[in-house]
Parts: sequence; C-alpha cells; structure tokens
Amino acid sequence: MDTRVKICGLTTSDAVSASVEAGAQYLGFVFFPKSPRNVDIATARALALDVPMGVAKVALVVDPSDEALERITGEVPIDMIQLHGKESLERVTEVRTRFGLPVMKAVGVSGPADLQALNAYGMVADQLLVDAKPPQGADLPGGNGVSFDWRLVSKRGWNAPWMLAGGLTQENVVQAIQMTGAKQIDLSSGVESAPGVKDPAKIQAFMNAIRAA
Ligand SMILES: O=C(O)c1ccccc1NCC(=O)[C@H](O)[C@H](O)COP(=O)(O)O
Repeated sequence: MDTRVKICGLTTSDAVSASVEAGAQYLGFVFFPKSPRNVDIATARALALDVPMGVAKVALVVDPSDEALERITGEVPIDMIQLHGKESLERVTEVRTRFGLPVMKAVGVSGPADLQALNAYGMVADQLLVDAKPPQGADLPGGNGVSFDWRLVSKRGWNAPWMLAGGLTQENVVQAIQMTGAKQIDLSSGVESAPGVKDPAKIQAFMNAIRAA
C-alpha cells in the first residue's frame, strides 16, 4: 500500500530514528504545554536537526500567537505548521502568508455537519488533517486515541490533500484505509507504550501492517 504516514508527538531521538527507519514521511513535534508529548524549542530543534532530507518536520500548535510561531520557526528547522486549535479560515491564510510555510489544518469530525468545515478549510490550507473530535471533557484537542465513523469520509476528497487521523493502530489501519481511501495517515497514541512514550517496536509493526496490506 503506497500510503504516506505522519507520526506525531515525538519527544526523543530514539523515537525519531525509529520513525525514520520505519519509513514515516512526516514527523510531528507538539508545542502544547498540557500535552504529555510537549517539547520545548531547544529539544525540538535538536531533534529536527537530525531528521534526514525528504522527511517533513511538522510543528503542531494550538491557536498560536504570532510571537509563538516566530520563536518556533526562527529556531526549529520545520517544513510545515499544523494548526490544531480553533483557528479561523482567515487565521489559516494569515499564518501561511506571514510564515511562508505550508499549513495543515486539523478538523475534528463526529458527524455529517463537520464535512462543511473540511470543504471550507480545504480552500485555504495546504493540507487537511481529518481527525476525531476530542471526547467530552478531554484535556487535549487531539492525540486522544479515539476514532470517528470512517464512513463519513469514505472515498471523499477536498480541495487540499488530506490525512486520516484518530485512534489508528496496527490492528485497524488497513480497514481504515480501505474504507476511506486515505492516501495519508497520521497517528500518535497507537504507537505508544504510555501517554507520550513512543514505542519503536509498535512504530515498526504499524508500518509493517500498512506495507503488508
Ligand atoms: O498529541 C497531542 O498531544 C496533541 C496535543 C494537542 C493538540 C493535538 C495533539 N495531537 C494531534 C495529532 O496530530 C494526533 O496525531 C492526532 O490527533 C491523532 O492522535 P491519536 O488518536 O492519538 O492517534
């Protein structure tokens, strides 16, 4: 299966190496203090500097200020900004223009009404991350290990390339790809042994599951 994979929430060089060696095309670094996957700028910079050419480094931020984005983009050699909060269409456009980097906008899906947002953000973002909505009362806007009803996005397309996310694991990823037709997928907790702790064996097993499909 020719599927591109983003592994999100990397915090150590072992996890970065395991992801690169297993064949991930995108690596995500989370800048959100409440997350168990949060990295500070110095750590992210050190990790990003070790990523080989051809693997995209993505900075995940939640309703960031321009100042926060200036600090991150000024010090960490990133290739893409992932907006994972309640950023408006205008803010997506502003961030793209101001920082000169491609922007991926995350959109939470739980029912048919959410597909409108994908249509709209697909007109302004470079990529879409089609994710599950966080469960009621969750502390995090993403990375909660929950799936949504994949039939909602079955064989759908938007104006921008998209990634499927939300509760993907080595056990369900092949079915998720077959049902949705996703060409790109994103995951975080499905390759962890504990919240925020990436497991190299799970990363490899996940990539093997995709390749074997
Ligand atoms: O992962 C986090 O800690 C996080 C924190 C704040 C905003 C978003 C976050 N993660 C978003 C991602 O890109 C995840 O990979 C995506 O939601 C899927 O996560 P999972 O269901 O755990 O695979």
